[in-house]
Amino acid sequence: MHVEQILNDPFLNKGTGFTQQERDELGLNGLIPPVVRTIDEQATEVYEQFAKKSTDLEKRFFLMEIFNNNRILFFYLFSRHIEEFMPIVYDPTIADTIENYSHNFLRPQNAVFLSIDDPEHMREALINGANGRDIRLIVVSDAEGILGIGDWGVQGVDISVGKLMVYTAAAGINPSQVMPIVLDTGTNRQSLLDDPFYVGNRHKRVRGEKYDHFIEQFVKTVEALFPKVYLHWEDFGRSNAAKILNRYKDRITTFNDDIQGTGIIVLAGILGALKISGQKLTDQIYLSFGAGTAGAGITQRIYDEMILQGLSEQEAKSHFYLVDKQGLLFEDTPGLTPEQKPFARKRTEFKNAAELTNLEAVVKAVHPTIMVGTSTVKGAFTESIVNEMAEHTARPIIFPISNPTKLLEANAADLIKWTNGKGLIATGVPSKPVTYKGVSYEIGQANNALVYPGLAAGTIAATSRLLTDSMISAAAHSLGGIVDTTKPGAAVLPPVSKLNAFSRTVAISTAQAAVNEQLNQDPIDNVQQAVDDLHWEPKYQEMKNVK
Ligand SMILES: NC(=O)c1ccc[n+]([C@@H]2O[C@H](COP(=O)([O-])OP(=O)(O)OC[C@H]3O[C@@H](n4cnc5c(N)ncnc54)[C@H](O)[C@@H]3O)[C@@H](O)[C@H]2O)c1
Ligand SMILES: O=C(O)C[C@H](O)C(=O)O
Ligand SMILES: [Mn+2]
Repeated sequence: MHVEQILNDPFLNKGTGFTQQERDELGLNGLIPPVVRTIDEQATEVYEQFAKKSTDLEKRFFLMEIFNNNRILFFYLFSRHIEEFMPIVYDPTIADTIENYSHNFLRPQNAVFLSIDDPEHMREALINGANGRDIRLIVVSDAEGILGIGDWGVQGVDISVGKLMVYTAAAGINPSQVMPIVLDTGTNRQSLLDDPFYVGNRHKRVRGEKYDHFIEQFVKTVEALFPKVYLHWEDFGRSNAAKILNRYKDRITTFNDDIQGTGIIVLAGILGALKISGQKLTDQIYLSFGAGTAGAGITQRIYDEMILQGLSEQEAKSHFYLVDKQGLLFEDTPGLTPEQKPFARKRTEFKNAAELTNLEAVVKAVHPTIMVGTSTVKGAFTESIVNEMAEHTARPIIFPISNPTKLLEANAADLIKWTNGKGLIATGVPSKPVTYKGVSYEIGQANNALVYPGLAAGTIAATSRLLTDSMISAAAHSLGGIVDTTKPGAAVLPPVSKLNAFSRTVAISTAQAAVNEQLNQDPIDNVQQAVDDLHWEPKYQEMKNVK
């Protein structure tokens, strides 16, 4: 291998971290400054440069430079500053980089770009992307529903890159075994179609048979090339996300983050909140504001949990109310999605059914005890709505989890104030602690990033054939167990600063559930050992004879 290739390969390059012996053997003398640094010294120096950047976007670009140059150093740094780096590497700053991707484009960051206009090259593109690596984890997006900011075409590739960064930092997934992918199936965002800098396919989204066929070709090709892969779907549009998951979930090891990941984290947050309030889940009235991919996915997860806790299907259903653009969803509401239908209500249940067309009217009519926002409607949880809710329940559970920050249904400080400190709050983006009447309230982050790394690590470590509901349920319960509910103002979810530790807990529970279901393809004697063996550490390995 040529020396330039070593220095340009982020999986091999160590910069000043090459030892003198390596420099002699690899022919690197003179190509890097003479100083030899440990990874810790490098990280200290780089962190100092990072700290000088004034905006989050500048910070992200700086970190991406490290990512592009030296992946081990990047992950060493990330794992040491996980709480500080998460909002920069990932949500919410990632939303800005996605919106401006074409204008800032420099390097593809080892992502693979698959075009619906060029299905003939799909196999070759995936082989090129892997470059001989043993790919075990893929995050793929067609970017129709990026966070709450909608359709960003090929620019959504950054969500695949960003989610995978979190996988490694949180759960030690080997970064040389992952592949971020974007499926460029067009975009309906006119400003992108009109933008001369746009780097994607310049046409409207392809739908119907051709799209479905492209997805099928993708799944088949991935399975053939990477038979042990765990396939994560991210930010597909409402009309495709659940359809794709339902088509493949019993065939391959696959996961939809917005449906399943979000379901787990919200259930875990609710279990944490109920631990604080000392209440039972089966006594709660659940209102989903925004019943799209995430809203319906969460509803299904909470419903399944109510069934597990002993309710009949009919009883359990009576605890749920879905509110979307049309207002409260009734059986006869036009345009119901297949996921909304089971939870639609009968008009005859209400005297004023015709008036239940907005959130406030619905809250007045049904008195929810839990309200989760996945609507993308900024400020939708107003003071009067929250007051109304708080009048009928002692400890209202309110999770505005639309992302990014500009789309929050309410901010944590307002919710604490409006509920007089009684609200049990979590937000999708990180929120600072709120001080109110002398108590400091920690705000949990109900973001699927708290669970998807551990979930995949456990599934992969167990060599599980599938990702099943009982594995998902085990993951949700394992998180709930970690919350410290004794302190006044305690958070409903564990803090992001402990992401490494609880990702391991999630991984072990998930792997154990897979083994219990006999889904493991290889024999597993010790689940904990299997999880720990999979864990990759950002450490330099001695390099010899690469030439
Ligand atoms: N915190 C997390 O982990 C997490 C996970 C997934 C999604 N989300 C967030 O949830 C939001 C929704 O994501 P999604 O993937 O479900 O998108 P989606 O498009 O599938 O769903 C959004 C739903 O909100 C509805 N909606 C839009 N305007 C509305 C209004 N005025 N009143 C009521 N409902 C309205 C839409 O009709 C749709 O059903 C996004 O902001 C996303 O960032 C958060
Ligand atoms: O990406 C996130 O921050 C969470 C979630 O998957 C989302 O779509 O908002
Ligand atoms: Mn998402």
